[in-house]
Amino acid sequence: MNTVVDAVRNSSLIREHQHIVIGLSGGPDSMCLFSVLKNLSAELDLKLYPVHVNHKIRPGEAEADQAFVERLCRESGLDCYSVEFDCRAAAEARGETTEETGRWMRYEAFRARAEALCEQGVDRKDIAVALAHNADDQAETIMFRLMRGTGVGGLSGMAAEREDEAGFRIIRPLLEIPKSRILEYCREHDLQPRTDRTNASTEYARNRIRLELMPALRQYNPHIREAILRLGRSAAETRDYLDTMAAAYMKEGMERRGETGLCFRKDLAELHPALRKHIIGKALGTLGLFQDMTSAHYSGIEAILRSGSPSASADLPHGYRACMEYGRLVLRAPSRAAEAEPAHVRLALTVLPAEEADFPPGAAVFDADALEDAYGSDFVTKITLRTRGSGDFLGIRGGRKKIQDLFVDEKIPKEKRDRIPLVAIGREVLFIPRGDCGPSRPRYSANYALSPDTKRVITVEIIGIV
Ligand SMILES: Nc1ncnc2c1ncn2[C@@H]1O[C@H](COP(=O)(O)OP(=O)(O)OP(=O)(O)O)[C@@H](O)[C@H]1O
Repeated sequence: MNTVVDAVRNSSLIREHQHIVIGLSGGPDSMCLFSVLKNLSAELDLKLYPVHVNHKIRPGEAEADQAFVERLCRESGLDCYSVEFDCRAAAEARGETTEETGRWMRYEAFRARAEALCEQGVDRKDIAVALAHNADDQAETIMFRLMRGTGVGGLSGMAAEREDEAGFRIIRPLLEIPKSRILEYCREHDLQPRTDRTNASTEYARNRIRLELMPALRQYNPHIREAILRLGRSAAETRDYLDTMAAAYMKEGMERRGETGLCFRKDLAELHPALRKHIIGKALGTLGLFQDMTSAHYSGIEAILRSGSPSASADLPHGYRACMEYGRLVLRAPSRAAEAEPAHVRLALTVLPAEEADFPPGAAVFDADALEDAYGSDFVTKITLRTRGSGDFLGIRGGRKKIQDLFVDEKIPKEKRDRIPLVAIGREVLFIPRGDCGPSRPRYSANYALSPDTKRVITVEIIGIV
């Protein structure tokens, strides 16, 4: 009785008549998976398509690995799809680690092979991409995420099965199987896998977890791997439950607001915090912000929800802002002008009691209550960063000045006028920073200037303007 083959057969990940693209590095895990799938292929009518990626990181050895895998495939009567690329150069060019570049490059190669099958007429849903991650990899992944900082989703570890963006199933049939069992299988079947020297290098964070942290933790609990995997399974259940609840809420309780972002129902603040945070996380995912969110961003959103104040707002990644509009949380997209500016230019607004306000250099400050009187309690949400428009004016002592006239007086060339960032509320300009193409000195609206009676101050900062 072969426990590894049985475990894979019983895992429900391998379906009959499937076309399986397999990532075959030549190491013990993928050699074991390849052997197991070959064993099952007649019984389950599987078609296998091995893919090997040569990352060119270990000159000589990498070529030997590639030749080994290609020979093995030939001997098995299968074509090997080999991809060679200079991982180190690509990582440098992209400012990534070689691990990151290697990972997405591999996924690209697997997907390219799967797409080629589709072009040959294979139905997309009959194709799976099989990776050979094992139970030890899973425990290390959970520890890695735990240390980096994560939530219930990250603690769940890698999914045994998921669909990628192109609609292919990614499966990990060995995910429940310990490394020791895989090595045993390789010995029993005389597979003679290749060894990757870089696996022993503590230069890589993942290797340090495997070689240093896990052995240290085993001294506290010899069954630490199982304990971590149980935590992962339990987190996955909690995540699945929250996913279901969040999906139901988002159908009814959240609206897309054209290009301006997302708006939630008023009852969001009353939900259990665990569900609320999950919903907000999912919503941020739909805006493409999830990856760049930090715990400070989440705390900012929670704080404005708690305050309920229309003047409260919190910065989010990529120039998005969270604010309250009529008791509803709104995640607002950056204004068009801000989008037209380099990506790092964004508006930061802070409302604080006068005695707590600070005055960062280059920022503008106004009397928040005076603005509220003029534009209503949700005045903060109306403030935008944009370029000029017709009818724009700046409040000056004793009247108003057209922005058009101001630019003429300043002798700003016509071709530059549409590139000057302005902070405005409606047609009224509050602040024009000094800048390369802007006026020689900053301009501030005189209508909301601070006075000895100012109780609340709004600080307006354009981050990223030099
Ligand atoms: N050079 C390679 N060529 C083809 N497939 C590979 C190669 N390296 C890894 N794989 C496949 O990817 C699986 C995972 O490998 P590895 O743990 O090195 O990658 P990873 O994607 O960086 O994983 P992690 O998610 O743990 O960071 C392997 O089991 C194998 O199936």
